[in-house]
Amino acid sequence: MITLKHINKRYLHQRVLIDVNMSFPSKGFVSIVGPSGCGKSTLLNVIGGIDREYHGQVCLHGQVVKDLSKKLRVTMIFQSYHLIHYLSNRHNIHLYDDFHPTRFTDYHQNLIQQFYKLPVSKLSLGQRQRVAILRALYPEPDVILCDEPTASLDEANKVMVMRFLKELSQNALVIFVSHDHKLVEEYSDYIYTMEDGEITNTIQYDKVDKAIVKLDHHFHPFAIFKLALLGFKCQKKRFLQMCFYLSLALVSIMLVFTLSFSLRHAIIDYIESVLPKSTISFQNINDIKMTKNSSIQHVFHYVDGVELLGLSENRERYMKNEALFINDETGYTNKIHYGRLIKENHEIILPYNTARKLAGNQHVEKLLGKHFYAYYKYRNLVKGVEMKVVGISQERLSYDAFYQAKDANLMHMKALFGDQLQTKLGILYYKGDGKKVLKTLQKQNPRIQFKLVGEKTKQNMNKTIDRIEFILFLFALIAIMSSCFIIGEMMYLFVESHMKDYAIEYAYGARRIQLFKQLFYSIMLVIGVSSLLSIGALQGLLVSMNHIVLPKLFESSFHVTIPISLLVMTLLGAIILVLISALASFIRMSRFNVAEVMKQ
Ligand SMILES: Nc1ncnc2c1ncn2[C@@H]1O[C@H](COP(=O)(O)OP(=O)(O)OP(=O)(O)O)[C@@H](O)[C@H]1O
Repeated sequence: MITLKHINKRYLHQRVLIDVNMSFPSKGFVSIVGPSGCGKSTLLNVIGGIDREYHGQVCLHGQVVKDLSKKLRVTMIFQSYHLIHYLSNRHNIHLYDDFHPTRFTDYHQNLIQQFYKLPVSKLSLGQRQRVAILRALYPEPDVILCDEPTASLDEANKVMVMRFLKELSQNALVIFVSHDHKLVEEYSDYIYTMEDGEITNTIQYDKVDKAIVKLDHHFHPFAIFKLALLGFKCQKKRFLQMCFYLSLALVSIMLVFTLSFSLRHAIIDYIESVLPKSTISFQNINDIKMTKNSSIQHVFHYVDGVELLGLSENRERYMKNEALFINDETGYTNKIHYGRLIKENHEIILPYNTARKLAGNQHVEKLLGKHFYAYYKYRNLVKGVEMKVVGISQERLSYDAFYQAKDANLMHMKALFGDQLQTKLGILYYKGDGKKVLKTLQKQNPRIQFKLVGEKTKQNMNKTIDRIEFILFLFALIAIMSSCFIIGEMMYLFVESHMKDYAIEYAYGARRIQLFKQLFYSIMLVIGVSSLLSIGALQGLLVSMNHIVLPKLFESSFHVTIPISLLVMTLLGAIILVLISALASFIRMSRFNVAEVMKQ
């Protein structure tokens, strides 16, 4: 038994329901009849739980319930059908399924057999009302609330609907609202009359009621996702516009990051190619013996006052134009491409780029076994020492060099200019983490000064790029913020245009949280499609940049790549920003008045 106790409702100064007291049995055909504007629809909305802004109590078997549809299966049939036009007829009928776990059998499908496949917009008024009635019947409801469902139907359809409802009232409670006294008297078991917001009669029932059935509310994530997807079906243009704006913003921000990331790497690679890799310089003024350390691969000593002038084939004398200038910071290599590793002090290995220059038109391999002269200058003396090329290594340095055996340069210089030569400065090649090796060396040799080569330059470079990146990021942020603003605005309009559909879903058991989920999925759909579009566009842009633009602008092999971590961070950032920009839509959804929206 459903009872209404002292129900009052007002719209501003107008009292629409005035101390309404009434009761309904568990089954049967109960009508509420009264003139237009007396408050019948408002009362039905209060019973159905889609209008909760009232004073008084709705009770079920004596217990106060705020929303009857949480305790019983309640469905509604409206005067203006309220079908969701982008859903198929079948989906409209089965709408209840999207928000509840129980599935029902479609007993009355034959009623819409002829127009089952037609879209809602192509149906006649009578056909629409038939679909709306089937939607209300499908979940085998306990209560069917009918708000003048026959008002816009012709006589034949009217009779068909009324007979149908009458048949249903054998097993369920049909509350039928109308201003048509004749129609109501023909079909109703009980009739309430209403005038200016007041019920003017009382009814006594003597039948036993059935017990409360506990209803199960449940999430169907995929069903709700499908609704979100279908919601865009009728708003393709708006959906594509939103995706386009967001993709544009994403591409611009990712492009900024990708370019600065690639530039940073190109610059650091260049610095590393100019400076010997993994090297620590040291100054050993007091000629102290350095403690042995397994991380040190090779030590190179500079000799005070001695300068390496170059490498020449001329054994007689040094001719500047015949000699290839060689960098003195000779390291060591074991990446042999041709030939073998060094065994003797007078043997050398040439890095590939230096070998290329010395070989001229010949193949670099032809240099193996060839003799060159390394010319050194000390004060005014220039002397050469004979070297034999035994290997060509893989290194492609941006300077010319040769690799010698450990301390071989010192031996050669002392042999050329005498033992009085002193070595204070040098560099050592290490393996492993530079900072750790530096710390250990400083600990082991406190009287020798050590410094990581190129570290300061790299740090300064990183700082400068960080600043440039920050400025670029600010510009890109403006792009993404303005896109988010547009998307927020469009999303709001999208929600606004779907308000009625959300209200219908609510009337068919969707809870607000499920509607929020639906909105969230709609936003995620926009983000998902935009992300795919932007990644595709960015990939295309980068491919054309790497293959067409950059080779023309730069001689070196500078090319841009998308770092995955950056991609993930940008997309996460976009999700957060878009969700923030859609906040207004969520607020709109949290505040919408279902009953009012249904009236529009
Ligand atoms: N959202 C609203 N804001 C202000 N007044 C409203 C609102 N909704 C309804 N009303 C007023 O409340 C009164 C009752 O409206 P209601 O729709 O319940 O009447 P009704 O009996 O169902 O009428 P009808 O048979 O024509 O549908 C009317 O005077 C109407 O103008």
